[in-house]
Amino acid sequence: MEEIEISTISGNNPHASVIIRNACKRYSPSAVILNGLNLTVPEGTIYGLLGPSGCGKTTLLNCVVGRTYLDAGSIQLRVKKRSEVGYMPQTLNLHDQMTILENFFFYGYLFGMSNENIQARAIDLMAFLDLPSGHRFVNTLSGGQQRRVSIAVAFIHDPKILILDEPTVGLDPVLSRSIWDRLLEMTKKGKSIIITTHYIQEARQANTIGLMRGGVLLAEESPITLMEKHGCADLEEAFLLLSHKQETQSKDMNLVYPKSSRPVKTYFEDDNKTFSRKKFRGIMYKNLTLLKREYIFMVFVVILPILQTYLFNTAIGRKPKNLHLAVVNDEISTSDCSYSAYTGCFLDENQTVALSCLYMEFLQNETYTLVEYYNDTTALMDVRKNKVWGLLHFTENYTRSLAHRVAGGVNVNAEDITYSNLNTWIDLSNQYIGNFIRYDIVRSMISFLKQALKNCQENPKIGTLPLSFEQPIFGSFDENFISYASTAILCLCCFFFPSILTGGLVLTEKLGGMMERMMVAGATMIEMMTSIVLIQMVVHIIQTTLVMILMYLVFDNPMEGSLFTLSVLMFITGISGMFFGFMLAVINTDMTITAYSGIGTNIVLCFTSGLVWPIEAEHYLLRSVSWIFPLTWTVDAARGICSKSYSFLHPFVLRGFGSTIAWNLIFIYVIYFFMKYKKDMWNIQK
Ligand SMILES: Nc1ncnc2c1ncn2[C@@H]1O[C@H](COP(=O)(O)OP(=O)(O)OP(=O)(O)O)[C@@H](O)[C@H]1O
Repeated sequence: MEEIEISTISGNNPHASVIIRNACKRYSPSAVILNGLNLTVPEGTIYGLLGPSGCGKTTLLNCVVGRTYLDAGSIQLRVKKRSEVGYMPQTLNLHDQMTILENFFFYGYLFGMSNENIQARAIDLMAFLDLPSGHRFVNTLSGGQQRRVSIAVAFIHDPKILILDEPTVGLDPVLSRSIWDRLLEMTKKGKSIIITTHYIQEARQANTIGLMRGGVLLAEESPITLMEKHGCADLEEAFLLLSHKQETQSKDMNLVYPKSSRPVKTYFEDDNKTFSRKKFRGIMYKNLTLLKREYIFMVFVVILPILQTYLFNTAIGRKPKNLHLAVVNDEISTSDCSYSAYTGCFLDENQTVALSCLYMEFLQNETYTLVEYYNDTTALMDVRKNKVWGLLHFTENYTRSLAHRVAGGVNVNAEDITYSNLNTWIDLSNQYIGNFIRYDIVRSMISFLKQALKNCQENPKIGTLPLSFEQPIFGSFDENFISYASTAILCLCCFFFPSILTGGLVLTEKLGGMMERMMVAGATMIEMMTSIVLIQMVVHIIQTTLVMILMYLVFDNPMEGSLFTLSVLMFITGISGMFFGFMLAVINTDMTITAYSGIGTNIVLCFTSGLVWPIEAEHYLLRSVSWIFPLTWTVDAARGICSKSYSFLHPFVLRGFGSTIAWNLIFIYVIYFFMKYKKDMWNIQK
């Protein structure tokens, strides 16, 4: 069988800029993309990588720039630093909410360039690539213009090696021609360029052509040599011929995919440096520029926390108003009750007062509107029709019987017991309103009896249950649901907002491929995380301050302890929210799933943090594990600080701080774990 001589270029070329040997890469056992591929790019040349769609050109380039990893083989670059490589991915991966110039400055900073240098390069590139005004936003440009911006970003730092994945797709022939001319000009200055293209004729201008198919190179020669060697008139014919030869040959080949020991990564010297001030400045510049553009983000930052706290305080925990209650009063017509201060003694047989009026006076306030009915049947019918919430029925001899019941003590007769009873029927289908009505009926009865007995110069305690509630140790008698839930709402705000903001920011950049392009340009995870955490901290402080001002100054919720201790706890809670959002963005590759997991987690936290209902009332199985959830002990500690004035050293508060810090560490560990073991997690296949 005729042997195919693949390359006269490879070998130990001392002037090669890129040398790839035995490159193997697969995405799954059945999806082998590179299968022992060898490639050599001589210095100062253009290398045109050709091959059918899906043959693995992009995968190979991704491995060269370190976007993804080889399973086996080696990649050697003649350059040492990331800033010596310019990379243009197939998808644009640009920040399209930034202007052309802002993108140039951002990448320029990442490559350590000065303002003047970036400015000078920008003017040159904009003229060469025929770009519109540098102040145009990338998302307002045409597809071709965006592609040219992407080329310019790869060129901005005048790198020694350029890796361009289909740069001329969608460009007009005149512009493509000028790009090729520029590339040829660059090779004269010693630059090496790898370019992929589907336009085979265009590739004739390359110094070397690599024909890729089936995970290997079929040939690697200059275009002329390639055609002459195979007796073909054009490159297309040569490619078809070689493909055919490979097909016949591969039947006899029995390639064994090597067992990968550990992933092979292109190594750059600056990969060891986890933090550089210059790159950090670039990342901060980009993040702050994006923030300026994000109006919705500003809504999240300022308006949403205010709105949420305001709505919470105005919608929840207050007493209902204007509840209609039916009254059937057989003792006196309600309209005849004078509702003036009643001073006579009902125990006095000569008094003709109707005590039912006094009771109604106690009950009647802004919560209740009493509606007079003349019989129970009509009133109960209206309860069923939802016109009134319940019925109070006073008997004909209510006052007299009550007087006999109080005066008679244990000797009172059964008839007086029956007639002195206030009968009530309440709609309890709405638990909150039903409970309000029940509580107020009892409270009014106790107050009214006390008043009536006081008027008789009797001890008012005769009319109450034999128990008394002394001054509360913590809290007050008019404590309501808001006081109980305000700390939980504060903790949830502090956790929720940073988590969705961070998750959203990181995932947008991850899915848009910007994260990867930045990493290829040398940005490290530490630099990116530091920048996000710093910005989010400022945002978090603004949000928490606004929420606390509303909660404790405007709405006067209980705040007995140290505001400082509470603020520190909320600050750490916000940081754990940030890391949680970051973790979601690292794990997920889908915006919808991330949104669901973020919102879902927050709903779970709502239920398990004691916001809606006390933890003490949870099912015992849930209760035994609910302390594990991120906010359970935090809310407990915050509640202790706010309503019980617990100091930092109180075990409850220490426990809250401990749990919040532990959750921070857990989230950081999961992020670290994913980034360590899923090396190409930022490489999103579009
Ligand atoms: N992250 C990934 N996970 C799984 N499969 C992938 C991934 N990235 C690429 N592939 C698959 O690997 C194969 C090679 O893809 P690649 O993008 O490298 O081809 P290509 O030669 O650049 O194609 P084109 O010319 O169309 O851009 C394709 O079948 C693609 O679906």
